[in-house]
Amino acid sequence: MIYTVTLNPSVDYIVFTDTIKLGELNRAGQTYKFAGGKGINVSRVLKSHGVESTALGFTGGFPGEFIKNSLQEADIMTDFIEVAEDTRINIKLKGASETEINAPGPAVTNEQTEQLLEQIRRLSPEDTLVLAGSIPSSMNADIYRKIAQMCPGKLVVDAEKDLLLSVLDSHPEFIKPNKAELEQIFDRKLETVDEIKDCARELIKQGAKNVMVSLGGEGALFVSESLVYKAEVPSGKVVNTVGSGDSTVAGMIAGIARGLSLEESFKLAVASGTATAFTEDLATKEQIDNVLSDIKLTIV
Ligand SMILES: Nc1ncnc2c1ncn2[C@@H]1O[C@H](COP(=O)(O)OP(=O)(O)O)[C@@H](O)[C@H]1O
Ligand SMILES: O=P(O)(O)OC[C@H]1O[C@](O)(COP(=O)(O)O)[C@@H](O)[C@@H]1O
Repeated sequence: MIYTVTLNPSVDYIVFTDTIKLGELNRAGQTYKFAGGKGINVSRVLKSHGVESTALGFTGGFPGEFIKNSLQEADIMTDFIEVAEDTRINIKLKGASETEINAPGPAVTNEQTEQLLEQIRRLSPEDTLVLAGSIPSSMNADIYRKIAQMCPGKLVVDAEKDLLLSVLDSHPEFIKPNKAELEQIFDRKLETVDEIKDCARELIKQGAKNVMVSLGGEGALFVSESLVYKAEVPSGKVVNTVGSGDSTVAGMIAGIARGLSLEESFKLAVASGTATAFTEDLATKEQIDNVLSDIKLTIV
């Protein structure tokens, strides 16, 4: 079984508006509410690929209920731990550019954390664990390291700087920083493919088995110890990139789960990310299939 862990889920409130003027009344056009948070998005896109997973993490209050109901409607298994405070609501403003405001998240007690660790202890070597997203500010920063060390099966991680670095010695199958996150880790601007590749290889030296670097509209790189694939994406109308990175992670896992080659899995990963960027919500299987043949891979 694939388990996704979202320690800090969110309801994503997507607001489309023509203009945003700070300090003034703005009227929204279309608005959407989606169950979000990185692991939850991975579970949702895995489902579109026909791959089952169970979503774990903490949910609370009415946004927590919304998330549980949304996942139940999508026929996705969940085993969330209830917390007293509300799950966060993250604001995604879609004007001429995309602006995001991600909230810190609810308090999680030591007892609730222990309950989650108990769930991780029950995993088997055949299971895959996807650890993704930020942690609520009340949680100890070593939680990712703890979970990673307990994980008996395959591990996939998508998180920022210190959380990501803390799991490398548990040898994740792959990690997925975006370019900005890689720049933050190495504290420098990365201009060329070679520079990105070198940084990815450094993370491999530190323990990651593979590194997938997503580059937004520039596509993505898949870096292993012995090869580097670069994917180029088609141009299209970008509607909402929220969840694109999570869709990329899900596509890769779905490809591996379906027994596809590394190359085909990476293609599916990038198609999943791109198809999500081109739609309001996360991409459907049909939308992913529509862009798949337009993803161009080269060995660099
Ligand atoms: N403007 C875009 N045009 C086409 N594809 C995009 C665009 N933005 C994102 N994507 C797709 O989504 C993937 C993940 O996007 P990225 O922004 O790098 O990740 P994250 O959401 O983690 O920051 C990219 O590798 C690409 O496939
Ligand atoms: O846990 P974080 O880092 O605050 O990120 C949470 C946000 O990221 C998302 O998972 C989207 O992530 P990506 O755009 O990177 O795929 C949203 O659903 C959510 O609001």
